[in-house]
Amino acid sequence: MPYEIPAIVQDRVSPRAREYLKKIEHFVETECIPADEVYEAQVSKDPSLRWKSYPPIIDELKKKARAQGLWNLFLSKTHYTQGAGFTNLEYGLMAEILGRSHTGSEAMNCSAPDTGNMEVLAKYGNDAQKKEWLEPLLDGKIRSAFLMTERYAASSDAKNINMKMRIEGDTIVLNGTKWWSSGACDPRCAVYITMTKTENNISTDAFKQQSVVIVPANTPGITVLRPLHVYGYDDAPHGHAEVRFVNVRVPKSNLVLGEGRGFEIIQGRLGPGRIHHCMRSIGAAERGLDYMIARVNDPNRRTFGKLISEHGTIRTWIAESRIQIDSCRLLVLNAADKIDRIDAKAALKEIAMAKIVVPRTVIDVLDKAIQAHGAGGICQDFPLARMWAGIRTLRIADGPDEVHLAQMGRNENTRAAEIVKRHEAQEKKREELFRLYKIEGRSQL
Ligand SMILES: Cc1cc2nc3c(=O)[nH]c(=O)nc-3n(C[C@H](O)[C@H](O)[C@H](O)COP(=O)(O)OP(=O)(O)OC[C@H]3O[C@@H](n4cnc5c(N)ncnc54)[C@H](O)[C@@H]3O)c2cc1C
Repeated sequence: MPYEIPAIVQDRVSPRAREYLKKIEHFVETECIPADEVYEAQVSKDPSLRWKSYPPIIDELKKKARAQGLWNLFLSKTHYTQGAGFTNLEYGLMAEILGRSHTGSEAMNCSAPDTGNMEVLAKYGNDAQKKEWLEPLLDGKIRSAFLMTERYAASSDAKNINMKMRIEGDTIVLNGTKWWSSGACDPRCAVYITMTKTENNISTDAFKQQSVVIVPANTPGITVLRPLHVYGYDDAPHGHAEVRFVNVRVPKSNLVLGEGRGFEIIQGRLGPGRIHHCMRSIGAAERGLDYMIARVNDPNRRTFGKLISEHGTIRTWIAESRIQIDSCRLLVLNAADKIDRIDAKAALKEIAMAKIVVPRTVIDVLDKAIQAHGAGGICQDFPLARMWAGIRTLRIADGPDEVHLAQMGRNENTRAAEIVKRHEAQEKKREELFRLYKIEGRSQL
């Protein structure tokens, strides 16, 4: 069934984006999904090569995708000039289709963390930084990592980030340990966008003590200590690295935007990226639902005299999954639309809602799909367990749910004074109406 654009955003999707959606869907369904298992099989099993090579099929996919113009679709035309010319909303629809496949995003140079890093460089980098790092990233020649989280700091509060940055003349010296640096194990990863804490000129403003520095991955003093596992998956060749910096020296010109501007940059970085994660997750949920429907209708797997799909509980799971997926999609597209119409800062609430609701909901859809497969759903014969593991991490990655909920709760709570005032005015009016119509007694609001 071809991808159906939700009715409420029909008039916000250009004819060109519609054309691309068709092309992307065709490419993902006919090239990427069949290549997913080949990719897995081509990841080297030899421990000495596992992090030194990458599956050759990805280069073939990239070549084919690029030849069809399916490249750098993510940089929205509302805020950038370097992308393929789509809005965040249009790319959101595309990201959903990419999310059906493990290789889809990378094939079209749209995978995290490169997308967020390219946004940082495009938005905040100077001309020299763009030339040196943005151009090869846009070209898909190198990959990158984003190094913020630290092993020894509770990093959901970014004020705790503690990698020491000392400026000595024209040089920046960095010391500290990062972890969960996604992509830093990949042999193609050439650059780290690194969040640091300044040692000179410390501002009294806690939000002006951090800086973002561009660090070439091959700088002396850097050691990739180990890949971390996600529920047992090492996600090779991409990986999530623990990285140690000992007296790492880079030119001062590698500072992005300026000393103490780190918060500004990371806040600008995370908005659209969260939308991309959400939409890819929805694509994974759709794939999970497809798997569930196919499995429960398998005529060879009847139980108690019926197809599994003929049991009422299973029909309910299918219906619930459809409702969950479709409602999540609307939430994310609403956030994407607000980013397009204003910017990511204005859409903070909508982005946070999507970031909280979508992974939880998609986990639930995938869990039902796994359950409907019986023991098969848990094992490597289906992509469901792996998808579940990946999406479960989104409740922590880019900031845990609790932090977003705390912020949303705090903002929502600021409405208290206005609500009380409005209620008092309504009560006053109600009392007047009671007197006018001579109604006895009064009900409490
Ligand atoms: C698969 C994966 C990929 C990742 N990729 C990257 C990457 O590429 N680059 C990078 O820099 N980081 C990355 N991360 C790290 C991620 O961003 C951090 O793990 C996250 O920000 C939380 O930081 P922390 O682990 O230090 O948790 P902590 O800060 O120690 O928090 C622990 C827990 O405390 C609770 N908590 C915290 N604050 C509050 C609050 N206000 N109210 C209630 N409870 C609270 C939450 O339950 C939270 O999970 C990745 C993580 C995963 C799992």
